[in-house]
Order: sequence, then C-alpha cells, then structure tokens
Amino acid sequence: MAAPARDALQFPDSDSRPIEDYLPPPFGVQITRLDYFDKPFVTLTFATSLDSQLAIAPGVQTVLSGPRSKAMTHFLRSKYDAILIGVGTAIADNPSLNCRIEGVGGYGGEGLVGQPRPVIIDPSGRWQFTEESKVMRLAKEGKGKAPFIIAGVEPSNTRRAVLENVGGKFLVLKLSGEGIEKAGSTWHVILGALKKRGIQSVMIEGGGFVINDLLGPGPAYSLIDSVVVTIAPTWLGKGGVQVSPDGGQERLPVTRLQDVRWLPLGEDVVLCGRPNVSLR
Ligand SMILES: NC(=O)C1=CN([C@@H]2O[C@H](COP(=O)(O)OP(=O)(O)OC[C@H]3O[C@@H](n4cnc5c(N)ncnc54)[C@H](O)[C@@H]3O)[C@@H](O)[C@H]2O)C=CC1
Ligand SMILES: Nc1nc(O)c(N)c(N[C@@H]2O[C@H](COP(=O)(O)O)[C@@H](O)[C@H]2O)n1
Repeated sequence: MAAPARDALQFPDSDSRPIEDYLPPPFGVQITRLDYFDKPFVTLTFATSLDSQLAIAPGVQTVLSGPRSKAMTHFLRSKYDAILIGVGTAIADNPSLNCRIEGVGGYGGEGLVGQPRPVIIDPSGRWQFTEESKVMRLAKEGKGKAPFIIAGVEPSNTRRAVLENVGGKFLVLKLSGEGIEKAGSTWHVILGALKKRGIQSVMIEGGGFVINDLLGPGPAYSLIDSVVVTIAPTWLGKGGVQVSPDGGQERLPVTRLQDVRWLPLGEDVVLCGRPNVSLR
C-alpha cells in the first residue's frame, strides 16, 4: 500500500489540457523530424521575470512561480523520462528534481511511476554532493529517481560510491575537443547518450548557461521540440541570471516561436510554443 501523499501538489485537468499538445508523444503531438537524429523529445522549460531573469543574482535560488505554475512544472515532470539541469543550478539550488504531484510514485502512487530521472551536466566535477543533497536523499527515501551525472572526466571513487549507493550513475562523455563539431554540439552528444540509455523524453529546466546555449546560434537550437515558459509578474533588476541568447538580426525569424499558446495560471502566465516548425 502506497504512503499517503501529505505534501503532494494537485494540478487539475482543466489547467493541464491546453499544455498537452506540447508534451512528448503519445500524449502530445507526434513530430516527424526531417533532420533525422536519434534523440529524446526535448522541452525547454523555466520561469522568468518580466526582465527575462531566472534568478536575482548568480548562484541565488529565486522563487518566481506562484503555486499554480509551480504545480504545472511538477505536472510536466510527471510526463518526461528525465529532467536535466546544469551544474550551476545543482550548486545554487540544491534541487529536489522530483515530481510531487499527488498520485505519482512516492506521493501516493506505486513505486517510482511518474518520477523523472534527474540528469545533471557536470563536466569537471564541480558539484560537491553528499548523501544529504536533496536529490540523493529523495532517491534513498523512494520519492524520486537517483540522478545520472554527465561528466567529462572519470569521477573519484568517493564521488562514484556516494552516487551509486543511492542507485545513480556517472555517464562519462567526451564533451570537448575534436569530435564535438562533427557530432553537431555537446547537446547532440548528451541527448544521443541519453536516448541510447532508453530515455525517450527530457525536460530541460536550466539554468542560464544551459538555456542561452540551447537558444543560441549553434546547431543545438534545432534539438528543441517545445518550449514552456512561466512568466512571473515581477522585475528582478540588473545583475541577475538573464535569458538572452547570443543572436543577431539575421536569426530573428528563426527564433520566433510558432504554434504559440498563452495560458494564465494564477498571477503568472505560461507561454507554450514550438521552435523549428520547418523541421517537421
Ligand atoms: N527560474 C528558473 O526556472 C530557473 C532558475 N535557475 C537559476 O539559474 C542559475 C544557474 O544558472 P547558471 O549559473 O548559468 O548554471 P547552469 O545550471 O546553466 O550550469 C552551467 C554549467 O553546466 C555545465 N554545462 C551545461 N550544459 C553543458 C553542455 N552542453 N556542455 C558542457 N557543459 C555544460 C557547464 O559546466 C556550465 O558552466 C541559478 O541561480 C538557478 O537558481 C536554474 C534553473 C531554472
Ligand atoms: N518553475 C520554476 N519556478 C521557479 O520559480 C524556479 N525557481 C524554478 N527553478 C527550477 O526548479 C528547481 C527547484 O525545484 P525543486 O527543488 O526541484 O522542486 C531548480 O533547480 C530549477 O531547475 N522553476
């Protein structure tokens, strides 16, 4: 018998229906890609202020989403095989990276059904996690899956032991040097490796480097299937972590989203859209 979900969140069908088209198939729209590359379905999702900032200062966790859009993020987490962040976010936020919607595994549901696999990109081993880091503790408690850490160098035996103790693993990939350009980008390497391990869908939550890199002028932009952005009614002011990819006038028609839907959720608004419509 599953434990009662005391701290679980609710997200009603009336709120989730307009978002479903932007989720991975079979729930969302089936996408036929002309530029065939075997990768998971990718949704870029994050919360920003009115001045396009993710956090009030580098390394500082900043609450932007209100209760309904926060529940929306957790609903999204239940629909993806994996949730991915960069190491800057792991260090700044000590995040849970689990799904706390009522009825998923660990929150009233069975096993770990509906829990995404946390994936942290940490090429040079900056994240000094311990068994008390939230994501590790939740994995131990059966409230989330154990993380995969994408590394660029072999980890120490100590780090490997802590991670493997909770059921996680290191994926050591070549993230620099020769071969990256041939692959397309580091994102091609990362997403290709996740697909090979059976991950069919990934929601990418941030932080600033990750989002700006994916939206920037490189080939990684073509890997994004949908975008779900929460916009909170607040300004954070200069000096924060900004979403503002490198670009230029000539890129504007390419980076404008299509199939756009705006959904008010409490005091926030959620923007859904698709880049790359021409790739389908
Ligand atoms: N409002 C929101 O929705 C969110 C806010 N945040 C905020 O963002 C801030 C963290 O952002 P950043 O410092 O920019 O860090 P980040 O989380 O984007 O991590 C950047 C680091 O990850 C590694 N990395 C990421 N992608 C890589 C790739 N393709 N290849 C090789 N290495 C890669 C690199 O070491 C890079 O320096 C924090 O303040 C956090 O609170 C983070 C996520 C969501
Ligand atoms: N949707 C959303 N709204 C905000 O206001 C945020 N600050 C974030 N941040 C992201 O959520 C992670 C923290 O949440 P959990 O502890 O995992 O529940 C954080 O790491 C960012 O990825 N997101």
